[in-house]
Amino acid sequence: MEPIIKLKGLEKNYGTHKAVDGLNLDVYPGEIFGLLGPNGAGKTTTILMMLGLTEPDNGTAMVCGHNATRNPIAVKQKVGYMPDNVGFYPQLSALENLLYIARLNGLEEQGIAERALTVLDIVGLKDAADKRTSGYSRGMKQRLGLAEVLIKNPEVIILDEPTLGIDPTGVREFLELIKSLREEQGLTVLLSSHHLHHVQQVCDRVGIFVGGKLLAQGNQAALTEELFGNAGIQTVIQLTQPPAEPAALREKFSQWPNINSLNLSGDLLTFNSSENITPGLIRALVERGEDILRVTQKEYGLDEIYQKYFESSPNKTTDHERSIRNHLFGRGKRK
Ligand SMILES: Nc1ncnc2c1ncn2[C@@H]1O[C@H](COP(=O)(O)OP(=O)(O)OP(=O)(O)O)[C@@H](O)[C@H]1O
Repeated sequence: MEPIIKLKGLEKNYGTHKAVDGLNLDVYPGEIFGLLGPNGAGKTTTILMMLGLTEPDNGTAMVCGHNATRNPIAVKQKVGYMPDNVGFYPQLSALENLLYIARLNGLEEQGIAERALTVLDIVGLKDAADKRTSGYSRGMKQRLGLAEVLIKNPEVIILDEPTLGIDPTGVREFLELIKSLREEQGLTVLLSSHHLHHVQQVCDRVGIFVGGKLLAQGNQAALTEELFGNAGIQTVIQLTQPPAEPAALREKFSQWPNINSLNLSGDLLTFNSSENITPGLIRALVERGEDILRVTQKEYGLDEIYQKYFESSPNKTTDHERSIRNHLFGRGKRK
């Protein structure tokens, strides 16, 4: 299957700052793809290049078979874009706002009101169609933003931070709506977010975008594998006392092929491994005469990495990749 969005070597510089740095990405028809990354990662810049609203310094963005830079109008006809700051005329009702946008998009007058009501129904705003948008909640505004995107019957919708500022129930409902649009209308959806949980709920595949680069992409399982590689499991063993011969212990375990890193600190032994080696570790330690006080095992997930590296230090994007690799792959196992 041919990708409906194909980004190849896409690059955008603002002065000396590389906002997007050699991005390659394929999104396939009917897919929900999540561009996940902290603030400033380059998500919006990438989206603007896909829409032909910003020109890349290098590379190409092909969307629905058109080069977005050379033929932005053709792309605009097939792609609906919801920016992160949707705005409406507050004194107009939702229906009036929607009709205004429909006309701006060149929709034919005949049947336009019916189409607007259908779309408002799809996004769950039919009952509030005549209400002024000044009284709309943030969640309702997002739905209306989606209605504005849908009214022109796009093939692809691109949503920039669509869940920003919505309460948890609103987020869940909004994401369900996106999912049903894909299922019922076969839409391709690309959404950007810095909330892993939101993206995880709905996306078939996710690209983790940091410092203008795509760190990894794939479904949840593939991503965890790619990001954590062979270091997915951590086993911490506490002995009743520090080992009698720590050097010999280190020597022994450094020969185990699936141990990626080992840290000995007093009575605490920490192993990062590719597989679940906890039972074998316990056996080996007991055979060496060590007394085990406590064993804990932790399996890293995508959640873990995101919390730790993206959400806690959103401004240190350039250090993220290094941090992840150093932390997770210890002795440079990462390709
Ligand atoms: N017009 C501009 N001029 C100069 N720098 C810019 C411009 N637009 C974006 N940048 C910078 O490029 C980098 C990427 O910004 P971008 O908005 O694409 O990131 P983002 O991942 O969408 O984050 P956010 O969610 O905060 O918008 C940031 O460092 C930003 O400050």
